[in-house]
Amino acid sequence: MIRFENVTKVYARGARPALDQVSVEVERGEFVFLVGASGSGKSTFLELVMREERPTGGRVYVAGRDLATLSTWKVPHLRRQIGAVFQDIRLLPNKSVFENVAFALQVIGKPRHHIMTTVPDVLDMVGLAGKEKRRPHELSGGEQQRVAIARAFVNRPSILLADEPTGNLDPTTSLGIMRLLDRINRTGTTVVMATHDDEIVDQMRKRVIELSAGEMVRDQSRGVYGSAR
Ligand SMILES: Nc1ncnc2c1ncn2[C@@H]1O[C@H](COP(=O)(O)OP(=O)(O)OP(=O)(O)O)[C@@H](O)[C@H]1O
Repeated sequence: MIRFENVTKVYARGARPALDQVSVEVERGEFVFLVGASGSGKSTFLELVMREERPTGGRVYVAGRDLATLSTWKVPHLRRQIGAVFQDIRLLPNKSVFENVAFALQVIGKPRHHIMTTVPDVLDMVGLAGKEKRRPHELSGGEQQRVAIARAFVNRPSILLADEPTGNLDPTTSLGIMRLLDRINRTGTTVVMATHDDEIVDQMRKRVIELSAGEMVRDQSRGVYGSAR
């Protein structure tokens, strides 16, 4: 589903690489934690998958496509297959929960009847049934993140990328969010989650890929957060 072949990313001439010769493959349906210190290259990794950034060297393949040869007009099609969730939740503040999720379908031209049946289903799945009419400020942080996940998943993408989705949440709320991402993963969606949350990584025991100063230093199945353990 995602393949990096000797991928290097250098942002500024002369700067040290944000990613340095990274080769890794993520299979369809996997759940992967991307860990590493601040600045180790995790967000860069995710941006390359979405083709928000392009590599300086090497090749990135996503859903069978070589992103180097993907024409610009096909990038929106690629991004429809990728849901993204961030630490800063980025909801539309003046729209309701329902409208925030519906908007993701409207912008890709889905018909109204599809939206009216799909949005309630996904809100139910993320545990927000009954809260459709609320505005983001009327929700807790965990509930807001559930809206963001619903929005990312409503289009049933093959890949869900999450950049520190539990970064601002307390441990109990974070665990709820993780259970939800796990459920989404079990529907067949490939999940790649960048995180600093050691408790979550240690509890979930999924594949762990560790970056250090842009280099991949560990790839461990049923892994833990810290390499020393
Ligand atoms: N747009 C950019 N322009 C220049 N340098 C950048 C850019 N984005 C990231 N970098 C640099 O690339 C390196 C990797 O950054 P990246 O954001 O990928 O790390 P990260 O592991 O996601 O960090 P964090 O955990 O703090 O989010 C850092 O040295 C960073 O300063």
